[in-house]
Amino acid sequence: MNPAPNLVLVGPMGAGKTSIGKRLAARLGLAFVDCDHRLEEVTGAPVPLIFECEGEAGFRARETALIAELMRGHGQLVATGGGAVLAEDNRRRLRERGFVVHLQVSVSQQIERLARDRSRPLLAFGDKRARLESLAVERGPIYDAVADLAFDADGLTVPIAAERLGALLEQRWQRSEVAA
Ligand SMILES: Nc1ncnc2c1ncn2[C@@H]1O[C@H](COP(=O)(O)OP(=O)(O)O)[C@@H](O)[C@H]1O
Ligand SMILES: O=C(O)C1=C[C@@H](OP(=O)(O)O)[C@@H](O)[C@H](O)C1
Ligand SMILES: [Mg+2]
Repeated sequence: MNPAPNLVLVGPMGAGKTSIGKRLAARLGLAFVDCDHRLEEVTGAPVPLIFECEGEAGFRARETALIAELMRGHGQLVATGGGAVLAEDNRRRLRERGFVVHLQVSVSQQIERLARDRSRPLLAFGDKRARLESLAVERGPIYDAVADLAFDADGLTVPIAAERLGALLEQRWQRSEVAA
């Protein structure tokens, strides 16, 4: 049990952090914040353009600053981007003030969901399956290490996944109202 004032979703691209997160936030009465969408609002640029102009390092710096700011708040469901857990500072902040859920998904399911996607620069070039498999090897252990709970939404629709995860969290997440 990790009593925490926020709920955080981590996991690979296409796991459903954004779409399940939005429904789950409504179900649990939390403010929904998607890190990528927030960065797009702040910069006025879509994620691929941020990568193009500032490189992945520039995007990661913005992501880290945003996570630091968000995790000072409470009562939020924060849907992170798939690479947010790479930085140690982010992991520490997410855990300090968040109950962290790892949304799991198989590579085959990711490919189905992201087949026509153009919004993820890390999948823009080369073989998608090979890229997703290597990211899974690299990041899988990090998601596991940072998470308080793992949830496999493979084969579940977005509303059903949100409903089941919500019910599980009512038992597992002790929500604390502490301000920073
Ligand atoms: N459980 C699910 N069942 C069916 N489609 C899903 C599911 N979760 C996500 N999707 C679809 O997959 C795509 C990527 O989902 P998204 O929520 O953006 O994932 P993430 O934020 O983890 O990258 C979207 O088109 C979304 O509608
Ligand atoms: O895995 C990653 O490194 C990324 C995942 C994306 O978010 P989603 O996981 O919501 O697709 C987005 O932050 C960016 O394209 C980088
Ligand atoms: Mg997302």
